Amino acid sequence: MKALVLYYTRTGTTQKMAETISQTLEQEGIVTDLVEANNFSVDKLPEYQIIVIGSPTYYGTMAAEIKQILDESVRLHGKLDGKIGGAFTSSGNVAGGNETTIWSILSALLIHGMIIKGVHSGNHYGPVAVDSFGEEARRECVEYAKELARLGKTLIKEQQ
Ligand SMILES: Cc1cc2nc3c(=O)[nH]c(=O)nc-3n(C[C@H](O)[C@H](O)[C@H](O)COP(=O)(O)O)c2cc1C
Repeated sequence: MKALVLYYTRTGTTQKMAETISQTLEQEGIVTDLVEANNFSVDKLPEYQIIVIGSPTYYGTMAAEIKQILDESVRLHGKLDGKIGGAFTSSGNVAGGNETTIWSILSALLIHGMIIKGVHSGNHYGPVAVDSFGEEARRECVEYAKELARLGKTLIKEQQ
């Protein structure tokens, strides 16, 4: 089982989230590639069983660099079905559109037929860092990655 943590960042906060999620997945025994959006080729997506995507919140939605990858992923439509997906974001404001940003990413992953894990405590749709990468955001990223790893070990095993 292999995981991808794909992210875009301008000022580093989303990158810190991505690094924490990636490190935690590795600690959970899952080989993980951490890749910045500009260095990613969409054709690699089918290699991964867990795909986690992070973007800064830009006007209440994902950054164009992430949207471009998701739009290009149409040529893989049907090939990502049954994989595990997740999303995270960083925003300037508490209610600055971080939830809609995560939803915009998750919506694309759901349309691909992917399986999404919700979060019963904390931020329910995925980790959010407001303003900077603080202790709460770090904890959320760690817990989220552990949940995805747990789900991966259960579901992907059943699929094989
Ligand atoms: C073009 C642009 C649009 C933004 N739009 C929003 C927004 O709608 N809501 C918000 O809370 N923050 C907004 N921000 C702030 C970023 O989401 C925030 O600074 C984020 O932490 C940046 O992530 P990064 O450090 O990974 O680049 C915007 C920033 C930029 C540059």
